[in-house]
Amino acid sequence: MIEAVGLTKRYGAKTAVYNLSFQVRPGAVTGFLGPNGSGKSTTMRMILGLDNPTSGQVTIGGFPYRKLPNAPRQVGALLDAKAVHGGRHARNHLLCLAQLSGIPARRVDEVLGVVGLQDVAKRRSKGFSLGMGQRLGIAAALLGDPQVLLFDEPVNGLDPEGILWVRNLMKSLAAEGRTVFVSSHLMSEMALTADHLIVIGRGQLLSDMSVKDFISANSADFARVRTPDTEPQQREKLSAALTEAGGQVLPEQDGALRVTGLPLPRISDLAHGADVRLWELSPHQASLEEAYMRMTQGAVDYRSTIDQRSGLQQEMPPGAMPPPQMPVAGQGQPGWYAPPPPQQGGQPFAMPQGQPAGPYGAPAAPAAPAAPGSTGGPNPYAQAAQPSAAAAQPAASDLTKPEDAR
Ligand SMILES: Nc1ncnc2c1ncn2[C@@H]1O[C@H](COP(=O)(O)OP(=O)(O)OP(=O)(O)O)[C@@H](O)[C@H]1O
Repeated sequence: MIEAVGLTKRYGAKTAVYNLSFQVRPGAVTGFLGPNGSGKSTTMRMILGLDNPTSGQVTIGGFPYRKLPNAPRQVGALLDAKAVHGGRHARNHLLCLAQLSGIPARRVDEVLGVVGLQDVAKRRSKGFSLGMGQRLGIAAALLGDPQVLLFDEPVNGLDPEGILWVRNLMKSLAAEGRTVFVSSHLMSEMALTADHLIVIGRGQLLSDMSVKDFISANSADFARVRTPDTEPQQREKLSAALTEAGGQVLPEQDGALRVTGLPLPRISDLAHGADVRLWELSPHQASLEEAYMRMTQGAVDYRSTIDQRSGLQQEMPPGAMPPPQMPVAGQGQPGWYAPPPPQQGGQPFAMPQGQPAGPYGAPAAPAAPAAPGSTGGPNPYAQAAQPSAAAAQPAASDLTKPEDAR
């Protein structure tokens, strides 16, 4: 297990990580998420003893990395796939690492096979594509057959087949009881790979919970209900019955109703009781990407001046009443981000593209919980969020380039 307690790192005036406390448990893939510059790599470097905390501590199996007996056999990491002597053959690179850690040479050939680089083992790594470099970095992490693995952006540069391979590798390592801690900006991939999430923003803990709970806590689940298009009075009747029963009802652009605050079986019973036929009754749960954007939007350092997240806030249709701000059990949090109503003939739940901001102001990002016994000094982030820098950054989901097989 990895355990951080009150971890803080300052570089001069810059606080990269502040009072971070979390545990990464064995037997699960734990995703490590946060916007650019939020302190993920700094945290990983401190876990691996490559940087000293300014205050607080982080241990692996109860020991700081540098005090771990035979650390390379216990902990494997991919931090920067480019940190390789490019003039060396891939196999020689791994062989050097193995010799330094007392790992037998046959293990080098094993891991080359595991990552699929056996055919290019005698090629110099400076000729490797981004994806091949990532595979070599993963091979190095696996070399000591460690119980604890850290991967910083392991799918960066991998093609879809490579991404699938990494996903299955992470899951199987965790299924073997290992501790797997992995950072990524690819939310769709994290949703498929991780069991648990640790989310940071501006160096502080924003969330530490299962993927399922994270999505549920940071998005509004809702039901779509559709009555026969030919009978508008049925829609009105149902809308009245649902509202009377405590639901919040919004019209969708395609004529359906978006209902929050009532579970699906109750909606079905109310429709039956009102003698209204249904053409559709479907649940919608937000994606991890939607929930993540919702949670971190107050903790982003770098944002394009043309930010599509201005469209993430749901726009209320004319005349519709805003839902009350009380969370409803099992229904997410009303008023939090939910996808916009579908466009006519379009993908019902596609992400919005550059829509105008809705009439509701986006709620501020949840305050980071203050860790008891904090030793990190005054909170440098107590001020309101800085205005976004105008620097355009690549979209989070665009960070993977296709692997070029050279
Ligand atoms: N050696 C250093 N000296 C000064 N500042 C640093 C140093 N290393 C990191 N920082 C700063 O600390 C902050 C956190 O950086 P870090 O690389 O840990 O973020 P990250 O979450 O890994 O970002 P990304 O997702 O872009 O990789 C950034 O503002 C960064 O500029």
